[in-house]
Amino acid sequence: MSKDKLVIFDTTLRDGEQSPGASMDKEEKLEIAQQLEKMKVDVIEAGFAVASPGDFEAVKLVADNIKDSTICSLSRAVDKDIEVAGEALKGANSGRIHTFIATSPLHMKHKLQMEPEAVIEQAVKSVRLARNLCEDVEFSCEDAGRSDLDFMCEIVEKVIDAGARTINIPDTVGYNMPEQYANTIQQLIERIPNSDKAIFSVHCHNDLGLAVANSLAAVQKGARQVECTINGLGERAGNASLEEVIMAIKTRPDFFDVDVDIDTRHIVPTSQLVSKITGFAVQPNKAIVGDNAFAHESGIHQDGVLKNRETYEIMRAEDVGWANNRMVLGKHSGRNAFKSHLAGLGIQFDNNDELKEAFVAFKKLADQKHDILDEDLLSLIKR
Ligand SMILES: CC(=O)SCCNC(=O)CCNC(=O)[C@H](O)C(C)(C)COP(=O)(O)OP(=O)(O)OC[C@H]1O[C@@H](n2cnc3c(N)ncnc32)[C@H](O)[C@@H]1OP(=O)(O)O
Ligand SMILES: CC(C)C(=O)C(=O)O
Repeated sequence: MSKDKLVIFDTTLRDGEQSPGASMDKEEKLEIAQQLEKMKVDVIEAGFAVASPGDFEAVKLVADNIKDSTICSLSRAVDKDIEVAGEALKGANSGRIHTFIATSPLHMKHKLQMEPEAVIEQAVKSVRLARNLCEDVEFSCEDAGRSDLDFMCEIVEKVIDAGARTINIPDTVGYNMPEQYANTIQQLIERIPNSDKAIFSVHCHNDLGLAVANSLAAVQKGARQVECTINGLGERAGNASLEEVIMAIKTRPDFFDVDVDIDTRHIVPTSQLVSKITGFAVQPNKAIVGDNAFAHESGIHQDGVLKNRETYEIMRAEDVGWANNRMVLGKHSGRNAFKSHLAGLGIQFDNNDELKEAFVAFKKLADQKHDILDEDLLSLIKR
């Protein structure tokens, strides 16, 4: 039986850009969008067109130039925002207006200072206006993670009737636990009478380090779009990381009944491009795209990987765009990796005693020096 498609919605250029210090100009956004298009990302949220003249130009430039992915602009549930988004997206092959309004009691009372009934009215009016400008409209219940379920059922049913075809349920402040969030998605899909007319989407923040876990738990309960960012960039502690979501789905086809169209070989180059443009370094131990994600320094692991990579690797480095996995020699390394590394440098040992002697000298050096370079090894062997 063929699996459902999971829509990958990348918001590096919108929510990712909301990381303090990560602003991008229009050429930088286009360069990243081109890389996302190569990766076959389904939807690229290029910005928030009304935010500034520069962001309007950026959304427009991306919409005019990217032809294989849907291009999206965010807008509040405000006429002007929606009209400006529609204008910026005019040149898109496939454009989407994404409009949102907060639905939690806290946000409605203190931030919007609106009664719940007025929020519903505003949402419906906004979706209708967006549909007049664009076929493809997404609606988000901001702070859904702290919203009342009955209220969300009511507003979502009405915005689907008004023409929204993607319903996004963001855990805006990263407050939810995986089981709880997945249950919300399941309940919405089961209880809303017209839920079959829309794709349910998730958008999770990482304030408690649960953005990817929450997104994946929701996919198990019927979500069919995940909003995510390269390197997990995003407001505060960031969004669900695109590379982690995708590789979880790809690595565990036995667990997930969805598949993605992504060309995973572009993941690492895209991560490096985003890091270079934003100036946000990727931590070495970051899953998939960190420098150490496919590196081994411990002797027992190196020995296992030399015999069969699957002993310590659940994915292939090459499948996500690394040239290869890496063996790093250090104080935890063993004889097998040492010998194999030196063989790669053209050095063979005549007998076991020679190997043993060189290995003892290497361990002494490794106790003193953090990074062992090939030059260190060559001078050690010479001595
Ligand atoms: C969870 C998220 O990531 S939401 C997206 C967050 N991203 C951004 O805010 C980046 C872009 N934002 C901006 O450039 C600006 O905030 C703008 C252009 C949207 C608005 O700027 P301003 O008009 O100066 O308003 P300001 O930002 O000070 O306040 C927001 C106003 O929008 C209202 N508002 C907030 N969200 C919504 C919404 N979804 N729908 C309607 N109104 C909303 C607020 O209640 C507030 O209204 P008030 O001015 O009557 O008090
Ligand atoms: C506007 C929505 C999609 C959002 O970014 C959030 O709630 O975090």
